[in-house]
Amino acid sequence: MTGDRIVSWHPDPSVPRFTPPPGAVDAHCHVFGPADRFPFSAKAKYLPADAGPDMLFALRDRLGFARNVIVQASCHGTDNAATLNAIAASNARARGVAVVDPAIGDAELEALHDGGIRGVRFNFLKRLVDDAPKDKFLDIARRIAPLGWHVVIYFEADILEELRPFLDAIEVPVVVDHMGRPDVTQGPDGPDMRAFRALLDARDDIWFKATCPDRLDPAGPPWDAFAAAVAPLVADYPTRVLWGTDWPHPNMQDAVPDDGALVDMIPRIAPTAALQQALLVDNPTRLYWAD
Ligand SMILES: O=C(O)/C=C(\CC(=O)C(=O)O)C(=O)O
Repeated sequence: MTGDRIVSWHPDPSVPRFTPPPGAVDAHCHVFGPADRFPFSAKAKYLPADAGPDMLFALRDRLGFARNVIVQASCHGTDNAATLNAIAASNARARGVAVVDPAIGDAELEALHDGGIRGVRFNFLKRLVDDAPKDKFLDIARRIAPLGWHVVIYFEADILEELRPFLDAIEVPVVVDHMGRPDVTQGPDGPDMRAFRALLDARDDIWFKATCPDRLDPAGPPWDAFAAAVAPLVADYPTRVLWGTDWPHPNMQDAVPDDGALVDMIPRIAPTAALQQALLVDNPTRLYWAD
């Protein structure tokens, strides 16, 4: 069984040339297991090898980061125990985003808050989840409002227009994973980026993650199309952008990125110290360490 489990992360990431500012947050990463304590969901679409908190925190230190936001990965379904375990092991240096069953009780939501969760994720990728019930998601979004949480949403660019009424109906802040996966080869003014900018312009509480050159730029490192398409977006929306490694890079086993090279993308999309401070420290602190 273990032999069949997927390894999607670099065995020896380089130490980046770029030094993140003090307090920097890797605001999009995951943990897998360890599966003997935290089994994968029966509905998991991929079965990764263990990538637990010790590995995550070693990478954090190697890359020069101070904190993590751990996003519940689909392979763990709606059982957030592995994410909570990692947050608990972090010495207050991690917070998290959960995936919840629509039937979750208020007491359980409170317990997630006490465990460091500050948002819920709605995943619309058909290859990752069987269904994405918008009515139930809206109900969850209403119920998390008193906790001060936000919604993290993962979708691909081709369904952005279809999702607009749903997004408009969410009354808490919304964070869009990987900018809604635009085709970065279209350039900064291509149709996907224009549609995404229209979304950002519609509401000032929609945030995005300037993440995943490895997923979005088919040319591979040094991901020049990603840098060209994303730098203007960061420059134009500097107060609502986050950055993360996406470690352990679920489903990227055929093109495993070097995490050090991912960090070296930061000064290409956020070239000034002020932008880097906003991207890596001030913005994620506002969203995840407000209290
Ligand atoms: O982790 C990511 O950002 C992207 C993923 C995996 C994922 O979201 C999940 O398993 O929940 C992907 O595109 O396969």
